[in-house]
Amino acid sequence: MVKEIKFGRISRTANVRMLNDMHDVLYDKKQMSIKKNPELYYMYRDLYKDDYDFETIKKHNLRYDITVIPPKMIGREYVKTAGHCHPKVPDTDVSYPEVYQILEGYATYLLQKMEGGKVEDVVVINAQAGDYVVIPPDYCHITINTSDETLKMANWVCREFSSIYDPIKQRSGGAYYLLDTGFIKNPEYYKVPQIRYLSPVEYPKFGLNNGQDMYNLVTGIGKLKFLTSPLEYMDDFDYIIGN
Ligand SMILES: O=P(O)(O)OC[C@H]1O[C@](O)(CO)[C@@H](O)[C@@H]1O
Repeated sequence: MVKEIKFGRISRTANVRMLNDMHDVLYDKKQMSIKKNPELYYMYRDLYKDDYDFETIKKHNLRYDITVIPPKMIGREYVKTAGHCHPKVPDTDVSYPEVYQILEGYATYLLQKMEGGKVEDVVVINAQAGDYVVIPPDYCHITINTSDETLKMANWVCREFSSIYDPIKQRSGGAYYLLDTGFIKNPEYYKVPQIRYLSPVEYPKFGLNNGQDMYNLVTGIGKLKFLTSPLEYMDDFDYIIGN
């Protein structure tokens, strides 16, 4: 797999997530005893096409990343990201949101809202090239590639925080695993709601329309304020997540 991408005038080498990095979150941990440690996915963080864009992106406290996930089965489970949550925005009780766009291939997003260790809501969104998926505040999330094509996805997110992995790691993964036979509940969770299936969104107020390349929001970056000041947009997030 090519670990370097060219983006505008910038070349970037990937951070690679390996099978060994995923030990705690896999359905079938026996896969870890296999001596090989294959590469699972490639993260190209903090991309920009030129210095002018970078200044704009930085000024608005944002970051644009691309993630590439080739197809793979890990035992009976489809390849997935490790899964993470976001911290609360300082001086508020809501965590940072995020927005993804599929650039190539197909993705299944599993979103779970956690409150004091309890899962209150589980949402699954199936998406394909051009689609946008908004991760509202307080939803931890995992991306799964169930197709036989390489998934390439982009995200915009606030650049001021680091993701939190422990809530998913400590429970051996998300509330559900996606296996060749479909979703099954993760027994490490005590009570888990049934999955709600939602569709990807078009949301012009956030600049998410017509499947347009989300990177181009760099020229209308004010639309992405929902990522850094989510408290001002709670009604929009409720609408998007169907509450
Ligand atoms: O393995 P992780 O940290 O969950 O990341 C998967 C992708 O999600 C992001 O962290 C954005 O949420 C990307 O930077 C990364 O490529």
